[in-house]
Parts: sequence; C-alpha cells; structure tokens
Amino acid sequence: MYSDIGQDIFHEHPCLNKAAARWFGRIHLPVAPECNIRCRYCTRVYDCANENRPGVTSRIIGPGEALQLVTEVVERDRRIRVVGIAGPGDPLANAETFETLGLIHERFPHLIKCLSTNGLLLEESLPRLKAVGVKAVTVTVNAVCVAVGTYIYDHVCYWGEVYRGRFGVELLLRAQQAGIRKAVAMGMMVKINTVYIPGVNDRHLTDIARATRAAGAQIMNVMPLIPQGEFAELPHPDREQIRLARRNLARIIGQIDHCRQCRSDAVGMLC
Ligand SMILES: C[S@@+](CC[C@H](N)C(=O)[O-])C[C@H]1O[C@@H](n2cnc3c(N)ncnc32)[C@H](O)[C@@H]1O
Ligand code: SF4
Repeated sequence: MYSDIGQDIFHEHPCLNKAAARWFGRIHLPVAPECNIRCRYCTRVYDCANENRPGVTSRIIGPGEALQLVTEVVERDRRIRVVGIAGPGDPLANAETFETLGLIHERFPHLIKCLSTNGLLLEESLPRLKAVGVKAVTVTVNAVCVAVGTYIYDHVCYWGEVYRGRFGVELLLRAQQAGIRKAVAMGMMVKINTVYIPGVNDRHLTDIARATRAAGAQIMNVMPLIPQGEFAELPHPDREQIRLARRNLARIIGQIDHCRQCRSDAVGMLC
C-alpha cells in the first residue's frame, strides 16, 4: 500500500500508523496562528484547556520557546519521535513555522518533522520545507470539484488578494493538487485529511480519494465534522457512517482509523 518513500517515517509516526501509536508519541507546536483561507467549519478559540479538537491551543508560542519545549519534552519522554505543526491556523501562512522547524531540525535532526496545511501555499513552500527537514505533510482536501468546494470555503487569501466564491475555490483546489504532486515527487509522505461533512461532501468522498491517490498521496484520514462555525447546525456524523466511508475508500487509498482529532498543542502519546 505504501511506496518505499516514507517507510521509515510510516513505522515511527503515531498519526500515520496505529501500531506506531502504541510505542511512539508526538509534540504539536502551536506557533502558527494565522490562516489564509476560511473553512466554514473552523473556529479557533484559544484559552480553552478542556476542549479537545483541532485548532485549539492554550496559547501561541514563538520559535525559541518551541525549541525549549521540545528539548524538555524529548529529555523527559524518549518515546517522542515526531514534531508537528498543526496550526492553530495554517502553518504555511506563518513565517514562524519555518523558523521553528529550522531550529528543531538543527538540534534534533533525527526527529520526524511534519505539518498539516490547507495546501494553498504548499507547492511554493516545498523547497523551504525540505531545507528544514520536513518529510511528511498532511493536506486537508474536502473537495476536488468547485461546486462542492463553494459550500465549504468562504474565501481564499493569496498574496494579499481575497478571492471569494468559485474563484477562490478554483485557486485552492488547483494549488492542493499541484502541491501534493510536487511533495510526492520530492520524496515526501503525503497524508490527506478530509472532513466528512454530512449533506455537503459525503457523496463526494470517492472522488476525493481517487484524485488525491492519483496525485500520489499515500494515505487518507476521514475525520467526522465537529459541528461549529457556519456548520454548527449540521449533524455530527456517527461512528457507523465514518466506518462505512473508510471501508469503501480503502479500496482506493489506505485509511487511518485511529485519529484523535488532536489539539494544536497536543503532547505525548495519542492514546
Ligand atoms: C485546525 S487545522 C490546522 C491545519 C491547517 N490549517 C489545515 O486546515 O489543514 C487541523 C485540521 O483540523 C480540521 N478541522 C478544523 N475544524 C474542524 C471541525 N470543525 N471538524 C472537523 N475537523 C476540523 C481541519 O480540517 C484540519 O484537517
Ligand atoms: S485552513 Fe485550517 S486553520 Fe484555516 S480555516 Fe481551514 S481548518 Fe481552520
């Protein structure tokens, strides 16, 4: 199922591999508050220690503090293998992401560096990501056709210009596909996050799986929508819906079934 690319990463990355999650941990560094698009399901509220969902962090830290944190955590817990940046905004829209990863890579070259992104800036960021040791990226792809995408994305901001409606969605979807292809060509492991949004993209998941697999992505993580933001009134998909979706999609691309939808400042073991 997985190419030779990334076999080493796959074996030790707890978010990519359920078996690895029993033995190895990760640390998410909340250094990236800004985002360059608006997904209608996203709200990023800080100072919310008890909330466990993506995009939440107790606070934002800077690159120096991130390095200090990693140093302390790795010293305390030898099981940490992965340093990731998962927001709370989009890592590639924040210069601090590159500075942080550069510092960590210099000090801890053996740790796996990864990040998750909406993909808008992925293609153009790849040389810089490679330079700071990133070998695994997650791209959130919720649609591969513009008609579906316009229900999900409010706007896209690219080099200072705001694009609304189908113009923004076209830009985003094209950038995602180009970024995935180039990341794979550069030897990176690419995982796809897809939020299962009932009544919006649930009949479109096969198209997403096919298109991203064709672009070279190795694995897919179908995540249930946490109803909030403009999608607060939509239902939370039940376990059975997610299980069935994953079972069908597994014929096209490998599926992850142990994702905990972690916070942007999660530290330690997944379970
Ligand atoms: C907070 S984002 C940060 C990384 C990056 N901006 C992105 O979108 O990939 C991390 C992941 O959380 C997901 N997410 C955010 N809000 C969500 C929600 N309400 N329900 C389910 N997943 C959500 C995003 O789609 C993304 O896959
Ligand atoms: S790209 Fe990520 S951080 Fe930005 S709005 Fe969408 S989910 Fe939120």
